Amino acid sequence: MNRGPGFDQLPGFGHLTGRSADPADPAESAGAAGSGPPGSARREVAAGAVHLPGWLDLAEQRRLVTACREWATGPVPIRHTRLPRGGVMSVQTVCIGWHWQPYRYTRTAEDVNGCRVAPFPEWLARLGRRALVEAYQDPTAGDGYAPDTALINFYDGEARLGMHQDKDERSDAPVVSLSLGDRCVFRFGNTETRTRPYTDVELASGDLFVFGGPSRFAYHGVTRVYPGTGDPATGMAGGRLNITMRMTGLAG
Ligand SMILES: O=C(O)CCC(=O)C(=O)O
Ligand SMILES: [Fe+2]
Repeated sequence: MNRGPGFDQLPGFGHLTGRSADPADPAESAGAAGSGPPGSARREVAAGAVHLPGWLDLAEQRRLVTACREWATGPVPIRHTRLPRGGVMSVQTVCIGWHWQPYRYTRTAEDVNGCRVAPFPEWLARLGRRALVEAYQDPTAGDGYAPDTALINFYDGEARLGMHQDKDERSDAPVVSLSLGDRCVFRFGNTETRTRPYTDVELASGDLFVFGGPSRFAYHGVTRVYPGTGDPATGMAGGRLNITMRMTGLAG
């Protein structure tokens, strides 16, 4: 059925390295986020598109990896999404809150196993609000932000994500993106075309990238992943995870 293996079977992501992490609640973590590693700095890549390197501390990263591993097992398992014209995405994806399949959101995953996806947890919504406050350096930026879906993508060393817009949401609220594991090249473009002008941004484990406002519907993609560049202390021995939280604007 072209369904990808669960994360447990993926090389490098099958086991937590070191001691196992606590139950997932990064929002409750005491660690001070936002400072990033020495030399890193907040960067506004385009109007409304902000990169905060090293935003998540190691404990938060470990907890998110643990949560992603659980979501990958079900009730709807992670899989390579099938495209309407017969192609299969190289990335593997699992969704929470709402299930995305090209090109709509539903509560149940009719293209996988018909089950309802796992709920979107409140701790993740809180993390999303904190992300907006810190990315936009505005204490009110998270007010009213109620993300209700997240797409969790797993990239092996060969996986790529072509230039696309996140436009199946009926809301123009920002997208909050968190990266874990191997580094990648994230290409952030413009709202008009899949091509130039764009900016290539290297995203590393713990990085936050927010795109909202004039950049909310900009084309973006992942052009390459650098295998073996993640820190096994995150709990990932290989591969890259990306979590994008969104507001669908859907009811029900
Ligand atoms: O993996 C990433 O950094 C981007 C993911 C993305 O664009 C998506 O899931 O729509
Ligand atoms: Fe996207």
